Order: sequence, then C-alpha cells, then structure tokens
Amino acid sequence: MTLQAPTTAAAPSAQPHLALEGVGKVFELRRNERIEAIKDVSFTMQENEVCVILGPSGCGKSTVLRMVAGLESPSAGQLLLDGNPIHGPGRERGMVFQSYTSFDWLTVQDNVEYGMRLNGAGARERRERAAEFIELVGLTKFANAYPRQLSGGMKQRVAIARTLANDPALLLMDEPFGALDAQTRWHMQELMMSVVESTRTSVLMVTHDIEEAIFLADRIEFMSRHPGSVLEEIKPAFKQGQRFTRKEQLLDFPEYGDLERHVMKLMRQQGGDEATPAEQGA
Ligand SMILES: Nc1ncnc2c1ncn2[C@@H]1O[C@H](COP(=O)(O)OP(=O)(O)OP(=O)(O)O)[C@@H](O)[C@H]1O
Repeated sequence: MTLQAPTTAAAPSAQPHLALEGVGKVFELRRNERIEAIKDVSFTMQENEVCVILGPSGCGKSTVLRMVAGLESPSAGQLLLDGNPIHGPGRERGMVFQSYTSFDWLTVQDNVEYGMRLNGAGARERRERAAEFIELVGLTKFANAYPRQLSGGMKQRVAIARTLANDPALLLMDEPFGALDAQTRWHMQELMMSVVESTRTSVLMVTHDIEEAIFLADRIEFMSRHPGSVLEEIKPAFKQGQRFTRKEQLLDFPEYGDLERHVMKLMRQQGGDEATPAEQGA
C-alpha cells in the first residue's frame, strides 16, 4: 500500500475569508411564537481552510450555513465574506445539499455546465471546464449518463463537480454525505479531500458525524445545544496543519482516539444524554 504524502493547510492571513460576528437568528412563527435558533455565534475562517460545524441535532448548524449562503438573514450580528457584508445569495458561494439536486432531464455533462451557462460562459469553455471537473470527481465514463442512471454517491459527485465548476470562493456543504451508505460516505470524504487540495477551495461544512469532522476539518466549530452558539473551537493539533487523503492515516496517531473521545463527550453533554458513570469519573 502506498500512503499519499499529506499536504499542508493554508497559513492564516490578516483579514479572515469569512467572519461571523455575534450572529443570532430568531424565527417568527404564527401567533407571536418565536424560536431562537442560534445565539451570539462568532467565528472566522481563512482562505483554503476546511472548517466543520459540528453539534447535536437542532443546535442550529444548518441555520448558520444557510445564513452564510444568504438564504436566511441574521436577526443580530453580521456575516462578512472577505470583509463585505453578506446580504443574500451570491455566485462566490456554492452550496451542496444532502439531497441530490441534479436536474434529472440533463446529462452529467449538461448538469455540470448548467451554472456556467447561466453565468454566460461560452460553449467551448463550458465543455472543457465541465470535463475537467467531471474527471476530478471520477465520472468521465458517465459524462453522458442521466442522474437516474447513477448511484447516490455518483449523484453527489455530480453536485460537487457542478458547484466547483462555478469557481466559488467558498464551498458550503450541508451534510453532503448524510444520505450515503457507510462505505460510499468514506470514499466520498477521501475524494473531497483530494478535490479540495487540487482546487484549493475553502470549505464550510455541516455534519453531525464526529469521525467525518475530525478527518476533514482543519478546524471544528462545536456548537452547544439549542439555541446554539460556539461552545468550543477544536483544532486537531495532532494533524500539525497537514491534510490527509486516507482515513486510516489518522488512526496512526494516538491523539486521534483522545480527540474522538473528547468530542463524543461534548456531543453527549450537549445532546442531553446523561454521562455514563465511566465518563463521570473521566
Ligand atoms: N425556517 C424555519 N422556521 C422555523 N424554525 C426553524 C426554521 N429553520 C430552523 N428552525 C429551527 O431552528 C433550530 C435549529 O435548526 P437547524 O436545522 O439549523 O439545526 P441543525 O443543528 O442543523 O439540526 P440537524 O442536525 O437535526 O439537521 C431548530 O429548533 C429548528 O426547529
């Protein structure tokens, strides 16, 4: 077995790529009812960083991501991309959802070309650029297939290629592998790391999968239970700023297990579970 050499994540620069400053969101429901989804969420991320938002169900992870995407507006605080306030959706932010969002009536090639077509790219540029990203996600043989002819993992690869082909400054992913079986999910995580490395894309991703978060993240923003705020910022220090494209590379580090246990404990506490007697003594 040949181990791929790990690569190094970007060094921080003065102005953050993305900044959330005291962001809150209250949803107004009927009959004067309100839900405070998140409260005073603050964090920053740098360019070419993979930042993962992790936390228990309902803590507001998707709400944070949707606000960065400009699909929801904040009730308090502000969100800045490269220093500019986010006031709605924009081409510089591309979103990949958990559900498959490809157009069933278009081939893989046409799906990947679709956004570029809307942005006015010429036919040749579209064709070549789409082919490049289709190759990057390993679907060249399926360029002329329709989404219904693909497996779940392949459909999600189309969504990633389509989003990246628009050259977003920030890739937003909401549980992108949540609907996949364990093995496909694992392959997709590794594929994502290779793609992010070769495209130097900045990624903000939501997951509730601890293993996935530790494998992918340069930094984890762990959110407290509802209404969520950032409880702990976790840098997997044992990675020493390196990126890995094979999951088993992490298992070589004794610190990996320690970090997984720490995050599991946070998840139990914030998820409302009582700590087991063993954990109480830990
Ligand atoms: N459009 C909406 N209208 C009203 N309430 C909402 C809306 N979107 C989210 N909420 C509420 O905000 C809170 C946070 O929801 P959100 O989906 O952001 O959490 P999450 O951490 O992503 O959850 P999960 O991990 O289960 O997907 C929940 O109480 C939810 O009911």
